[in-house]
Parts: sequence; structure tokens; C-alpha cells
Amino acid sequence: MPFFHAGPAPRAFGPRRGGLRDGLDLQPGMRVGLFGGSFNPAHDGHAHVAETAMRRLDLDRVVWLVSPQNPLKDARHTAPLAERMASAERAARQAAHGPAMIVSDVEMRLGTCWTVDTLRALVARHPGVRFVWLMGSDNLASFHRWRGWTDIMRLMPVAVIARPGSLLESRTAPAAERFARARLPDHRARMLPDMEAPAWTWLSAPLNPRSSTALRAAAAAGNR
Ligand SMILES: Nc1ncnc2c1ncn2[C@@H]1O[C@H](COP(=O)(O)OP(=O)(O)OP(=O)(O)O)[C@@H](O)[C@H]1O
Ligand SMILES: O=C(O)c1ccc[n+]([C@@H]2O[C@H](COP(=O)([O-])O)[C@@H](O)[C@H]2O)c1
Repeated sequence: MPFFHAGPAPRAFGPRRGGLRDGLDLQPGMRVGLFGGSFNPAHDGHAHVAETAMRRLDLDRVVWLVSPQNPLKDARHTAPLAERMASAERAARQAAHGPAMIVSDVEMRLGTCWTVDTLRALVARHPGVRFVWLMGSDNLASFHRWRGWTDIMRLMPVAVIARPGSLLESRTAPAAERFARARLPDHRARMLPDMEAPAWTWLSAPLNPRSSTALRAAAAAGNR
């Protein structure tokens, strides 16, 4: 199944534009979080990120972009895309706001693996949609190593969700320092989807310690 999307839209929108073949049912004016991940496997920490962003940024949708292969990770440890899609679908279905969560293999369809290329393609295909890139604070800490990271910051607003183990590191990260003047205070986060990039915010939230690495290790230990 290429994407999961159940239930009605939380808000009403005008007629849909036709002809888009990326499987995403997005309409101009929607506030949409783009949540990229390996989801190898997905877990309740992912649901926590998506729910927190949905609530704090007042989003209409969160699209879980299941990455064909994180370009900075070892492919030998990455489960097949179909398996990770199924895992993300289960986690998204269990999340609060489940009907507004879309799990998508659009990166595979577009043939992109670098985030900057994916985001450029989605912005071009969905004019008028107010996108926000979502990521955990561990990714902000290493964001300056991503291809075209300053271009990503200028393409759409970015929301960073607190993750244990990376709080201090992310706050002093090169990306945080370089774009310090574009930072929106946490209490004004709701405005973020309406803002011109570069704009970003750091969302403090209850911490969720789950990680795919720990789940893979536990599964491997169980198989021994
Ligand atoms: N518990 C969590 N709290 C906050 N953010 C999280 C959490 N788990 C994952 N994320 C964020 O979700 C996105 C996708 O993460 P990913 O699929 O790599 O999961 P992971 O648990 O970090 O996996 P791995 O341990 O294999 O690196 C990233 O932006 C990551 O920062
Ligand atoms: O484009 C890059 O340089 C880049 C480098 C590392 C990670 N990413 C993206 O970041 C998202 C989170 O990756 P991961 O593996 O930590 O779940 C996922 O969408 C990856 O494709 C992107």
C-alpha cells in the first residue's frame, strides 16, 4: 500500500487540484508537517513528534516521509521499505490525530534521497501549501552535515522537537547558531507555518526516550 490516510479532514478546504501523482492529497492553504525518517522500525517516539507538532503548530496534516535510504546511514542495517512503511502505518494509526497522519513513500516515487531535493519537489508540486519540516533535536545537532542544509532552512520553516540525549548539543549546534536570528520563541510556535523561511522553533515537550536502535538491539537479543 503506497500511503495510509484514514478519515475526514479536520478542516474543510476548497476543490482539490488534479494531476499530482505523488499520492499526497494536499490542498492550498493546508498547514502540513513533513516528518522524514527511516522508521526502522517506527515507535511511539515518532508518534510523539508528530502529535506534538500537530498540536503546537496547529497543523492539518503530518506526512511521514519514509526514507528509501538515509544517505548518511548504513544500508546493511536498514529493513526493506515495505516493512518500514508498514511499521510507520501502525505507529501513525495509534497516534492521536491518526486521521490527519499520512504515511508516504513519496521519496521512492520521486527518486529522491537527499531531503533538500525532496522538499524542493514537494514545494513545486503543491503551491500554496504551508509546509514545515519536522525533526528531533538530535538531527538539529548534525543538521549542518546534511546536503544543502542552508537551502532547506530557506525553503520552509523548521520545527525541532526535544529528544533526550541531544538537548544541549542541539541548542548550541552550528545550524542553531547560524540561524539564531530566525528563531521563533516556543510560545509563538503556532505562527510558524505562516512565516516566510528562514524561520524555526525549538519545541520543548515531555521527553520520549524511545529509539529504533534500542528496539533493533532488543529484537536481536530476543532472537539469540
Ligand atoms: N524519541 C524521540 N523523540 C524525539 N524525536 C525523535 C524520537 N525518535 C525519533 N525522533 C525523530 O524522528 C525522526 C526519524 O527518526 P528515526 O526514524 O531515525 O528514528 P530513530 O529512533 O532516531 O532511529 P535510529 O535509532 O535507527 O537512528 C528524526 O527526526 C528523529 O530525530
Ligand atoms: O539530506 C540529507 O543530507 C540527510 C541526511 C540525514 C538524514 N536526512 C533525512 O532526515 C530524516 C531523518 O532520518 P533518520 O534516518 O534519522 O530517520 C530522513 O528523512 C532522512 O532522509 C537527510
